Amino acid sequence: MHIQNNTVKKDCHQPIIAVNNISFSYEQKPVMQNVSFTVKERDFIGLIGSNGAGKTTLLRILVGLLKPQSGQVELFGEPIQKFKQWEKIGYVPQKNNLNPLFPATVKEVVLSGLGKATKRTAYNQEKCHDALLAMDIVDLANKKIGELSGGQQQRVFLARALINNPALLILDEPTVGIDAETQQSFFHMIKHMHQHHQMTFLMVSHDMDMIRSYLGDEPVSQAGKIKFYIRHSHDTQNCVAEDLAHSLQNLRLRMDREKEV
Ligand SMILES: Nc1ncnc2c1ncn2[C@@H]1O[C@H](COP(=O)(O)OP(=O)(O)OP(=O)(O)O)[C@@H](O)[C@H]1O
Repeated sequence: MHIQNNTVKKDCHQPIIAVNNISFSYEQKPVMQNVSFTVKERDFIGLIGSNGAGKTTLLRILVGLLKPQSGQVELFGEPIQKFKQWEKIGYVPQKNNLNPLFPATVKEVVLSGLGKATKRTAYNQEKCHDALLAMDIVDLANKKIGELSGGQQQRVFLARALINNPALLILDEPTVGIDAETQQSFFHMIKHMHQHHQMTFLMVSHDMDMIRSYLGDEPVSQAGKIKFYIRHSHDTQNCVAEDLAHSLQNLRLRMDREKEV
């Protein structure tokens, strides 16, 4: 009889986004052709590219808002057409075209990030408070969102994306319109989440200083006009060591399985 080894650590290098050969055009205007890349669990990926390079288009494809004319996208190992676990993904778009008369309060907008589970339980209220605290907007909790400045609204949408504790956070120029001090604390927070909370990030940014300081000077790859800067959550040495451990464990398991046959 084979005894399942439950002590085997889950491989932390699983692809959670796999893009294979996608091409996209707006009517007759091609934006990307044959783009392929993989995002692995606990990567932090910075997407850099000039205006119009297709960064926002790419993110919109990844969250299912646009459909590529060819190629495949897989999320958490499933074809995007079948993928249903959207609560695993937090997405903050570049612009929220908010109607100033939109009646919801900041708290309600942040709670709506929980999707169906927006009931006012003490637990959800606490999660909401934590997200508001993280973005330093506790004092705005009961204000109408339409009455806030652009930068304040952006913080609210970031808090909304964080409340679900997503496995993957997709951010499209998240700090545009936010003052320098809040930008600093925001980057500090996402770096911390990346290193200690096992969160994976895909972030479009024009902030080369932030990208370089955290993800290094050179892009790891390029697709069309979009450059990918990448850092895994543990440093390379540990990563290699873990890789080795994983592959040896997998080898052991495979050998055990072969013995059974
Ligand atoms: N809805 C649309 N209809 C037609 N063309 C579009 C549409 N949205 C974007 N485009 C065009 O597609 C190209 C890529 O746009 P996209 O917004 O993806 O670029 P980007 O890299 O995010 O740019 P930026 O850095 O300015 O945000 C641009 O040339 C843009 O004009």
